[in-house]
Amino acid sequence: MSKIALQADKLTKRFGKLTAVNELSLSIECGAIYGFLGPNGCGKSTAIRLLTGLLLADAGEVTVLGQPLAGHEEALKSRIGYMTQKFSLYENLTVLENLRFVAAIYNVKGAAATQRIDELLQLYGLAERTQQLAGTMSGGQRQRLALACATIHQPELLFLDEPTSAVDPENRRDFWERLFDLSAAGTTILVSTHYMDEAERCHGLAILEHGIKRADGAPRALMQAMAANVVEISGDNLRQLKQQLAAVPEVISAAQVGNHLRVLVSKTVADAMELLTPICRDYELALVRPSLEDVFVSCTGGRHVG
Ligand SMILES: Nc1ncnc2c1ncn2[C@@H]1O[C@H](COP(=O)(O)OP(=O)(O)OP(=O)(O)O)[C@@H](O)[C@H]1O
Repeated sequence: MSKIALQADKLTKRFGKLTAVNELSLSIECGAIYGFLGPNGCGKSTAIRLLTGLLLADAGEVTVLGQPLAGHEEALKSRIGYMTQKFSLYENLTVLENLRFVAAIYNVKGAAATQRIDELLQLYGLAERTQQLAGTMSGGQRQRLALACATIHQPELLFLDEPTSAVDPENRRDFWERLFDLSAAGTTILVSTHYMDEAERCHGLAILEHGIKRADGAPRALMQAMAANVVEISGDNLRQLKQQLAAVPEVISAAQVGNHLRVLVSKTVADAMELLTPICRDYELALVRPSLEDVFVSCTGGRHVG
């Protein structure tokens, strides 16, 4: 049986009247890349901060690398890496100074520090930029430096909070290749994102909404188990048809994608095509395979897209 790197049981955090994380439970296998997918404000960053021990939970328990997090935060710090949303680089320090500073924080010293820094400079394509100020680097370069800093002490468990929101698609792709390298070497990764294509790359993922976990599983399994059928409708006057469909109680969502409408029909309806055909007489209908975005829309009740 695979070992579990991170486990949470009914983790809850309130800020005044707001419950930012609501009874979140999860279990992540060693070496897996696990995603938090959800819109802004759904509690991804708060959950990550709770799981790293940076924020104290109001209720619930976390087990990190086989140890309870409570009371072991300091000991676990050396086994965890955390890359924050804003990358937390020192803009007025050079690439090398940033790496040396973080090495010192994690107690990586002397020849071991020099060797590790050299290795990371090569690995993340920063060897030519050691004297450049972090504040003057491009988004992709900053991201790579932030990843180098977060992994300087070779953590077993790595938390990445929306690491690709400030970079272009090519850098995102490249970054994910690096994450798979780390995963192949045994690092467990928890990464938050609001991009569907990124979430789809994860081995497992949780869909969060208002601090509540709405779904959890491998992306493919989530697509297969979805509680809705997906129908694509093409023809003229799609905006008007969309209004009509919005009034049908079994229609969870209808959103335009290019020149067709993508319609999610609850599986409480035995035959989605039979339901829609009389409403869409002059249109072409096709039952299609669900995407992760459909899963997201279906388990958040269509409240975030459409
Ligand atoms: N220290 C705090 N005090 C009060 N409210 C907070 C605090 N931290 C977070 N929140 C609130 O908790 C909710 C969840 O925030 P969080 O930053 O975890 O969401 P997120 O999913 O990471 O969003 P984003 O993608 O925008 O970073 C938000 O409504 C936020 O305003």
